[in-house]
Amino acid sequence: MGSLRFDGKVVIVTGGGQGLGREYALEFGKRGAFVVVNDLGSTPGGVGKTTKAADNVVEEIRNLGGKAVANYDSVEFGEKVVKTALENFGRIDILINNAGILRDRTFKRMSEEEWDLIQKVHLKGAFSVTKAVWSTMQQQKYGRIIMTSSPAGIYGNFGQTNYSAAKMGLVGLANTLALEGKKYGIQVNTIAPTAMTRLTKGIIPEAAGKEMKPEYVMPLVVYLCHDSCKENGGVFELAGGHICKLRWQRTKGAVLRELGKRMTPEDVKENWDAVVDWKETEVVQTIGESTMKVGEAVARINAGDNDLGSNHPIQPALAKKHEFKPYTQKHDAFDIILYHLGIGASTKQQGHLKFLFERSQDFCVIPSFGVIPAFRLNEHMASAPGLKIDYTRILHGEQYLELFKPISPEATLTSKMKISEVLDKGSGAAIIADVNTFDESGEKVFHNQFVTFVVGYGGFKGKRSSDVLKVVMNPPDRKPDALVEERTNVDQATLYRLSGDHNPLHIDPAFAAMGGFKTPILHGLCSFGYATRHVMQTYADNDPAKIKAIKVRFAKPVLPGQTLRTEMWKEGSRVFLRMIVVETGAACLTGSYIDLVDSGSEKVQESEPESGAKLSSDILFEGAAERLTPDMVKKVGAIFQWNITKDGKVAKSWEMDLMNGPGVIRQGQAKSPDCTVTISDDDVMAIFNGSLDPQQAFFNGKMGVKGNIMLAQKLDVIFKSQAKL
Ligand SMILES: CCCCCCC[C@@H](O)CC(=O)SCCNC(=O)CCNC(=O)[C@H](O)C(C)(C)COP(=O)(O)OP(=O)(O)OC[C@H]1O[C@@H](n2cnc3c(N)ncnc32)[C@H](O)[C@@H]1OP(=O)(O)O
Repeated sequence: MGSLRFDGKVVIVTGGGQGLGREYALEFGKRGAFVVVNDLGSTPGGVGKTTKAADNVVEEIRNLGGKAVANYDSVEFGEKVVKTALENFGRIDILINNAGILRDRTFKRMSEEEWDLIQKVHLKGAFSVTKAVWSTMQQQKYGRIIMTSSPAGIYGNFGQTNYSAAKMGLVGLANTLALEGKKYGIQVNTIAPTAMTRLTKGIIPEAAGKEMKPEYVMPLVVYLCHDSCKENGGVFELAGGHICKLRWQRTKGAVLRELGKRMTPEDVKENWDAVVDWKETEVVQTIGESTMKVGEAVARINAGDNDLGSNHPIQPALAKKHEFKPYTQKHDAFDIILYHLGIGASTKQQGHLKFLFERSQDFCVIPSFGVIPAFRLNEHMASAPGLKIDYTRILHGEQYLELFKPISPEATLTSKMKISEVLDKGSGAAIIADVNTFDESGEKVFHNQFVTFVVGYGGFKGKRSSDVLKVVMNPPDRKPDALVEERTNVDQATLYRLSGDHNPLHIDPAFAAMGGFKTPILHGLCSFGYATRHVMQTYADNDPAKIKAIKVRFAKPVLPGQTLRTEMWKEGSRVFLRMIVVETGAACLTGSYIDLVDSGSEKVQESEPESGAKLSSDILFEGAAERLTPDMVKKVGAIFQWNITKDGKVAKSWEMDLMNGPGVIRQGQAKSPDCTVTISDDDVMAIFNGSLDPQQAFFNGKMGVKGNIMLAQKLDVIFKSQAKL
């Protein structure tokens, strides 16, 4: 690397007779420059005048074989300094504004004169000499200018208000000169050095001063003034051999104005933490960038998206911006079985083997499992900035799951999450997180929308509702069409948590107490699984492929061991549902629904049996709204009454006493035989003619009765047969 030469270049060094200035002047002289050594020859306090200081340095330069002239004018008279350079060397390439004095006093004791003197020498002096070189440099389309600031200006220094102000003034002067000079090839940079010189003697401790020689400052100044250096508008702090560049950095701040509302000092107070929060910062380098930021703020105000309330632990804008890493989870048949057990599947229930035995021919996944691979990502939700929440306040608020493909019992699935919105619900914050899950081929398998309710975290002046939210829907205004009741196990939550939701709220009494619960509560997604199963067995032949989407709201907590009653209303392909905690009568799932694929269960009711007889069924609900349980059967002797009607009138009627009928009624059947009756024309005729016992037909499978049974002691199933009787 060649040495940095300055042959033929003309340099003015103000205050060049001592300290840093002398160091620069000698070095430029050694490197071939013509040097104007300006020095008034006063004391560090600016008293007196002598030519000696400048003359000595000029002589030193000449002795080294360089060219130099002295100038003894005060920098206040910049033109005189510059005249010396032009008269002797005909041009000016480099100006080092270095001259300076001190008049330190605490502000209280500082006189106006002391203030003015410091401004005059440092700020006005630099202005004056720079002004005098400026047009020459512009004309020659070349120039290098150094301003000498100080850490005292940048950070402040006790007893130096006058000096600090002037030194920071120089930064401002250089910032604008750098912009104005750029197109003329004039580069203006600022240094903020600390060095042991005449000026700082007695201020910098002796020991430290030894490590802060002017010779450690000089190299930066020389480099900044070289042709090869392209730096312009930089501010550099340096001392003792260390050099660094400074820049402005600002907090992200907050937008506190609301459209159509008066911005108040109270708004500022309330949002102060956000205004001064350094966690997120911005570097703004030009006034243009700064103006652009104002434009962005105004655009946000007009869009109704401000940061009011942003000292609140919930900051929707921040949270929504966060990018979560995708999460990959592998599952196999045993994970599926564990999940099914967690949502109450049991070998004691008819048709559940396909959910619990991996070698069943029709082994399959209950669609509500779709929440599992996505849940772990949702658990990381609170890692997003803008969601500083206490975990004991978190409750699952709502859940939406939409299926695009059947879930394979063995798969590696990757989920991607974003926070779509955070709603201010007053009593809490509802965080909406959308998670899309893809299989190995990149196809979307399902979409989840988690709504996490953070109790006590409302009031951040956010939106109350959002279009992105899958809304809850009330059921029709009539008695439920069907219901299923099932008791959960006292260890249901203990079992369910093994599928991935390890929230202590569901097992640890101490943690539950912190959230305000007497005992641990059941996972919302466990009730979600129960509801899915109930709808599947009632309206979808227990066939996972018939489930398209599930939406629930968790309205009240459930305790493990409580009995869940799912009430259902079918409207087209939508099954509205509500879940009641039987022991308390409280609705734990409200506004919920499950969408079936292609009106699947509708077909079951309306489809033509193979024989061609068209059958439909009604359930007449009588008596107390209690479910027909084996216990009840034992107690009252439940009687099924089967009526075959002709032309709207009962043509024939049979009763089937479940207690005494052929065979022992199985629990699954007692709980939910389907009211859709499939029976061939011939069998209808046979029953009608008395040659086939309906009980026999039922038990030998000739008469298929599946689906819902209403909660009644006495159940009438009316066959509206179109068979010709
Ligand atoms: C980071 C990790 C993420 C982990 C995610 C989840 C982890 C899981 O382990 C946690 C669980 O499973 S918890 C168990 C399941 N959930 C529950 O038990 C919650 C039951 N619900 C409640 O207690 C109340 O509804 C309650 C407390 C939620 C709200 O009751 P209130 O405060 O009384 O509200 P209310 O006055 O009725 O209504 C105020 C506004 O809020 C809306 N809202 C009510 N319930 C909501 C709910 N469940 N979800 C979403 N929004 C709900 C209301 O509609 C109302 O808003 P608006 O006036 O705009 O309609």
